[in-house]
Amino acid sequence: MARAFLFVLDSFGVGGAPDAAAYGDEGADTLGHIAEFCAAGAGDRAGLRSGPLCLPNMSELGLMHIARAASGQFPAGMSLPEKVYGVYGTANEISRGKDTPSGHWEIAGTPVNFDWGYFPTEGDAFPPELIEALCRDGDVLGILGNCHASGTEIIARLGEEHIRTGKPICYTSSDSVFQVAAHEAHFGLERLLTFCRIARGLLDPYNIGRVIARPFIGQSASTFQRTGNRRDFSVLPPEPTLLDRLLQNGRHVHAVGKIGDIFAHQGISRVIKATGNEALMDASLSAIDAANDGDLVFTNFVDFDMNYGHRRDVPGYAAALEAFDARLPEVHKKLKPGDLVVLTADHGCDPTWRGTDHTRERVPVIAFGPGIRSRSIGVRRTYADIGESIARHLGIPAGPHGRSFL
Ligand SMILES: O=P(O)(O)O[C@H]1O[C@H](CO)[C@@H](O)[C@H]1O
Ligand SMILES: [Mn+2]
Ligand SMILES: [Mn+2]
Repeated sequence: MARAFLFVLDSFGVGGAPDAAAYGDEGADTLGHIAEFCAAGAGDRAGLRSGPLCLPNMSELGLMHIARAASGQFPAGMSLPEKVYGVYGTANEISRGKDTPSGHWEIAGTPVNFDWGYFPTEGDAFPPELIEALCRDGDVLGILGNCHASGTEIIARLGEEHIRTGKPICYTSSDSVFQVAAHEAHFGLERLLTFCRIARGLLDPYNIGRVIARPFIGQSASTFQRTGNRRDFSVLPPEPTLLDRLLQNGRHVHAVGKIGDIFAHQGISRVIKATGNEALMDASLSAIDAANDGDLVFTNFVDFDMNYGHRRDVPGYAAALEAFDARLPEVHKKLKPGDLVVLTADHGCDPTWRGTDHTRERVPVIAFGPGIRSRSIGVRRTYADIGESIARHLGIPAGPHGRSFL
């Protein structure tokens, strides 16, 4: 029996990327800075958490040693485990973008070796001919936004005008994204999704990686809230990924959370949607029960990035890490001989960093399961080594990128 469970902690970087300076991210370190802030008392929030960052289960799987290998030091204030029993290392990203699709596709053995299109940071973000086509084909009188923005900030600023005028809020970020925020009731969720599908078609010539629907509810700036009905419309990965290769070999890929959207629904046998890290863990545990010999369960834990990294919320990020860590024993209990669990991340999003965007960082690579011998696998050249290790574990032919560490 060989099965694999791949969990991506979205944005959980460990610093130390050799090319970070090229992204203005030299020194960014998601884990290291959260630990530092927590150790200094700056990670406390009444009713949520307090004190040094406490991740006993991931520490026993090698997280402290990963941090030191990636960025040169153990995270501040965290205790070292007596014994490490995981396979542990860190990986560099060779894809040029520090975005979610690039990170996930590279993890799945397919690095992105071309540049995405991006929108300008100064002046209007979107070209007038694009807006004209969007209004015509999308049947709206105009758009709001037309700039780089943080998603929560822009709905607070423009949400009321959106309700009044019916114009969707269109914005972007330092990622290759075109995001559309609209009210679920006033504009309508289905209408928003249709508008995003139309936008997806219009944005292909601009080489934009994703169109993202960001529905929200509430009646005023202070009560607007985004809902779990977010949808990502991605372009297809540039080459077949591990997921396609598994399907070609008669295996099943159980995609939990955003994974289906991130891979444009290619190479996916079953989509299991869930909102929030706790529900994503519940869904992953059920998917483990349902997985057959040779299958992959692939989950994206999005809260780290969306709710805490981009929001530059250190206590929130720390609490989410502690909650995830606390559920790992439930994963352990599910494991059968031949099972492999991999924990990793797709990029960084240091909540202490300037701005609200992702940060170029190395990611942790942790692998464990019955019969997996504990050892260090050092610094991997590419995230693709993760996909290749899973390919080898599941017994399918090797792909063209990356090398198995198993
Ligand atoms: O600020 P919000 O809307 O959460 O946007 C963030 O979410 C996008 C997709 O993950 C990123 O490109 C980033 O800009
Ligand atoms: Mn991501
Ligand atoms: Mn993000």
